[in-house]
Amino acid sequence: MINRLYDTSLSLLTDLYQLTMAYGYWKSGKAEQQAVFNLYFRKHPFGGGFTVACGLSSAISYLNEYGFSTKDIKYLRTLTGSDGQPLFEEDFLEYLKNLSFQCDVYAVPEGTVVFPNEPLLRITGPILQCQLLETPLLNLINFQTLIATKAARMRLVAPHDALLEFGLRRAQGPDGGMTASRAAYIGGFDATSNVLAGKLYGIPVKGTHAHSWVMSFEDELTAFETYARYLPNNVTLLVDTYDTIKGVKNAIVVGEQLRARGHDLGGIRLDSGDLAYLSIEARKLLDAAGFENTSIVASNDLDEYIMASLKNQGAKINVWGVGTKLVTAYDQPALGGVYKLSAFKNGKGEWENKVKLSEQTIKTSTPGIQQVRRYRNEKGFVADMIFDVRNVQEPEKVTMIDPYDFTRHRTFNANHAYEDLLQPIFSAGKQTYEIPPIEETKLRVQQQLAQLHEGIRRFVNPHTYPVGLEKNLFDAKTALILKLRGGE
Ligand SMILES: Nc1ncnc2c1ncn2[C@@H]1O[C@H](COP(=O)(O)OP(=O)(O)OP(=O)(O)O)[C@@H](O)[C@H]1O
Ligand SMILES: O=P(O)(O)OC[C@H]1O[C@H](OP(=O)(O)OP(=O)(O)O)[C@H](O)[C@@H]1O
Ligand SMILES: O=C(O)c1cccnc1
Ligand SMILES: [Mg+2]
Repeated sequence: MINRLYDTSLSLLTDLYQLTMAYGYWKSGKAEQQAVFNLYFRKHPFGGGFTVACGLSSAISYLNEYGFSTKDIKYLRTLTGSDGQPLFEEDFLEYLKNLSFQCDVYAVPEGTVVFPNEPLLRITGPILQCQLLETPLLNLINFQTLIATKAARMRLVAPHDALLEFGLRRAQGPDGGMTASRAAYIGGFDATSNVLAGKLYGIPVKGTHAHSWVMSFEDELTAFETYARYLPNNVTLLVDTYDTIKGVKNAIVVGEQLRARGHDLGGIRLDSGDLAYLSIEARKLLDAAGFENTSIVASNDLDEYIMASLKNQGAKINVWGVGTKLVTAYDQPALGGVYKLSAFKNGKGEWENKVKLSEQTIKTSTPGIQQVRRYRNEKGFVADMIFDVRNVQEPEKVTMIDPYDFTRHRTFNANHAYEDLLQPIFSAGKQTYEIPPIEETKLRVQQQLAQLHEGIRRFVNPHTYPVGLEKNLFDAKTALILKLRGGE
């Protein structure tokens, strides 16, 4: 998408420090030493109990096009250090010019519910390549995951209603708008007002009309009649420009005219005032006039909390138009996803585990080549276990340790059903994964949410879904921390 907006390759869509480190790796002969990085987050957004993974399709497109163009190299040649001399040697620029993506990538499919500290994506390959990809992979996955999660929360509040995404005008620029429309659809919205998203992603497009339409006529009734005359099969009338109750009555007059001509009044839209009270009054008027099937659309700075409150108040809204607070993730505008080195092959060709220490033990990264095993029973998901693919206990008896409290264990045996979440996406730089159709991904979100205990889905103080470290991985991590702290 943004390729076309800026008419450039996107390999420079990274932080400068990735390139200076890449240069350093190359100079020190380490550029092609194999590394493993994991992309994960530490805390659910919005104080919630779950997160919906999204953005992998964009990451796949990005990686498929990875490579430095002649123009990219030309630009890099102009960068200088504090002495005014070029930052990068010509031979390095030549190396970049010839670079082709060679990594293995594993990732959790889009639409999967995920939890703190679990890798959403794991990349293995030459450290120089993995390093350069830190910034774009986080950029692509953090935002879409955030918006898909926000949308899923709104869907939970209104499981049987229509949800329309109206955010483009308030989105964080064109790409923010486009990716938010896609992620909102995956997260549970039914349609978008964003026509380009409709065209590019195959998302249904829907809409009503604005106040300006009404204001451009002498009176509201004429505005409604004119709209209904020209678009008789797309009539949702915005009734709050002057007086909402009078607006509903005018809409009913137009509804009757539409019926006389073999059409119907699709809906009315409320965009200000007390949406509970007004929707209840509008419903009464519409029903009394025989318009039981006419929808009541509400919009105006909605979010999942206002939607839940309106539901509690008995509001008669069956279509929700949500913009600003969805596409900007208003109450938490960023997901804090990170990308950390977890293993590095030494000169002898042996993997060495790596961790980043932290004052807070929970922030200390997890080493190894990680995979996530999700256990389930007939009621749904039970727990997730992060393990190292090279060293996992036999399924007959697997012990998982709570990283927040190592005295808490859980044991699984061969009777426990499970699936491993990280799927192969790229092998030696070649895509091996087929991106599912967007409808399948959207459905997956709802299927996944249905597997979560109700307490995990609630907004206020949700239950924490159990995520642990497999015992061998826990022991390896502990031993490495002790060694690095000099406690061995
Ligand atoms: N019954 C209700 N319960 C809780 N929140 C509501 C209810 N009705 C509307 N809201 C929300 O309250 C906020 C009202 O915003 P605001 O104070 O700007 O009023 P307004 O109706 O938009 O005013 P204006 O007529 O100036 O457009 C919106 O976020 C709206 O979604
Ligand atoms: O409120 P949001 O969730 O962002 O949904 C989109 C809003 O955009 C439109 O009006 P706009 O906000 O442009 O003008 P208005 O508030 O004056 O109606 C529309 O009428 C909605 O209110
Ligand atoms: O179609 C609508 O009603 C609409 C579209 C964008 C923003 N607000 C409303
Ligand atoms: Mg507004």
